[in-house]
Amino acid sequence: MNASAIPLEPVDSFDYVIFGATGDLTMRKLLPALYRRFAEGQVPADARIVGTARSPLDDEAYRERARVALRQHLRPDEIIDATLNRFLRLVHYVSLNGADSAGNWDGLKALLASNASDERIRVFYLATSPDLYGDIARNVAEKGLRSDRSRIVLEKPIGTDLETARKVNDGVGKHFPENSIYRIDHYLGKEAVQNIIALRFANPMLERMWDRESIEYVQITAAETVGLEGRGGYYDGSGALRDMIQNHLLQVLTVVAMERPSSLDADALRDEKVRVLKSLKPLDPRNLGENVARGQYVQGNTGGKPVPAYREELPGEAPSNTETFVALKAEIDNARWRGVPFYLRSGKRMPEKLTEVVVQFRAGEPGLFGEARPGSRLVIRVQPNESVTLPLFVKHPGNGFGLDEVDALSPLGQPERIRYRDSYEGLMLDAVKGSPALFVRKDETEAAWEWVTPILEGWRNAADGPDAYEAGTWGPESARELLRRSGHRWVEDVAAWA
Ligand SMILES: NC(=O)C1=CN([C@@H]2O[C@H](COP(=O)(O)OP(=O)(O)OC[C@H]3O[C@@H](n4cnc5c(N)ncnc54)[C@H](OP(=O)(O)O)[C@@H]3O)[C@@H](O)[C@H]2O)C=CC1
Ligand SMILES: O=C1O[C@H](COP(=O)(O)O)[C@@H](O)[C@H](O)[C@H]1O
Repeated sequence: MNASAIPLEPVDSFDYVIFGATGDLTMRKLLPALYRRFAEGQVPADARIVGTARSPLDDEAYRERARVALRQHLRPDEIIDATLNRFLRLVHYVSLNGADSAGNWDGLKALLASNASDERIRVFYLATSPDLYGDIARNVAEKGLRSDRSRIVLEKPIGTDLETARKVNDGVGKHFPENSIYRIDHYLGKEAVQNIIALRFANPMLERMWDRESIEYVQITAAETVGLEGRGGYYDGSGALRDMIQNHLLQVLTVVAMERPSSLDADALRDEKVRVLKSLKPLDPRNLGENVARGQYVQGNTGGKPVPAYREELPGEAPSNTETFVALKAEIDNARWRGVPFYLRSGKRMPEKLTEVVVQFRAGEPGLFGEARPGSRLVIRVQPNESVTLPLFVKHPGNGFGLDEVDALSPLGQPERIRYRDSYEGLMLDAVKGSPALFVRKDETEAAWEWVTPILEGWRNAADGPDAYEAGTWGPESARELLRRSGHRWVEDVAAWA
């Protein structure tokens, strides 16, 4: 990352109250995000960051934990001792069981009251297990901590299926109006995902070609090389479908597929995104094999190192049917997209860390240059090395009409113009600013769960489990078969056979 060339406007004074402040997410993502924005001058000097969790710590002990975590998770060149010390002076801690109305709410209230004004923004960030969200929201409201300028941020996962998602949403919704509830999906915070909106709607050429007439299929891949990373307890109860597809990949799909919104306002964008989710053709739980493949990694190699099987990484000896890989074919049943497959896949222990959207345009007519030219393939690389490439055929220099393929457009941004920031930075500050455009609305979450729930149901009733794939490969054969049936191939297979 480069030093930013785009100055960030300071936001209004705020108190950021984090529930789950001793947890992994806070230490690895939330505190580093706030530190970076403080170092860039966006966080005012009188802001406060109030950590809460049950662990009995005082301000100093918590600041020390935060200091260690920041040193561990920031790059060395980001840490300036004087800045770090000034930042830590903004940090406080209240030991509190957020789910218990008899907890130390007076302590939190007294701290917040010590610098209260009608203007001051309060953000309550819930980074605990989601089954506590309803209770925490109730306590915050009933203890009189909610102000007119309060928002509540909810970490994923919002539930584990449609029913539990509704429970979480309704539990929080009883105490906070929907326009103050900010559901985080950190993929929406990624610069390259937001750029899809610009790419589609600021380029009339692409906008006119963005439909079933011109596009043959779309592939959206989020591949990771990592395995469980010590999160086995959570992941084994979740799996790739809930962990990545229901939220991140479906969100990317909505941005790729939505109609032109009437404005860039939060609700205009989210209205269009939810329309896409509601137009997804329902899958039949009794016949999932047609559209869905799932896998679980066995021993193999990633990054040149041997890695154990998923079951060996899990604590305990119990067998597990949890999928670490999913590939599926989604169809959007509307006039723009009818008949165009959207292939989504995500997996752990893949050959590389890569998130990418591939838009395959239809092949041309045969004749002038021999056989029909293959359709162009627009590749939007979300991470790493964000870029957009659109290869074009041009004439090979010299006599005759031989063709060369050249990249017409790349990379996405000039590094000196844009500093790609961790997605949590922008999203956490958007919550302060009261900008919900990049957060997920209740109906979006529920529509996504509605579409995904039949897959969970089908798997629950299936006689077989996930297919095995070797760690360090692109998933099981069934994922390739899924595309082969429609005469398509995953992008790496096309590259390998070209
Ligand atoms: N870690 C990650 O990378 C990601 C995590 N998430 C989600 O974020 C949430 C937190 O994850 P993570 O940080 O990994 O989890 P951890 O288990 O590391 O942390 C949980 C936190 O919640 C606190 N806590 C538990 N019960 C209570 C309670 N009753 N009242 C107040 N605080 C409580 C714990 O502290 P104490 O025991 O002291 O109370 C701890 O600070 C989860 O929903 C997770 O799925 C989402 C995306 C990524
Ligand atoms: O939400 C999650 O995302 C990460 C992947 O995020 P990325 O920004 O690194 O692509 C994933 O590892 C984790 O399992 C999941 O909970």
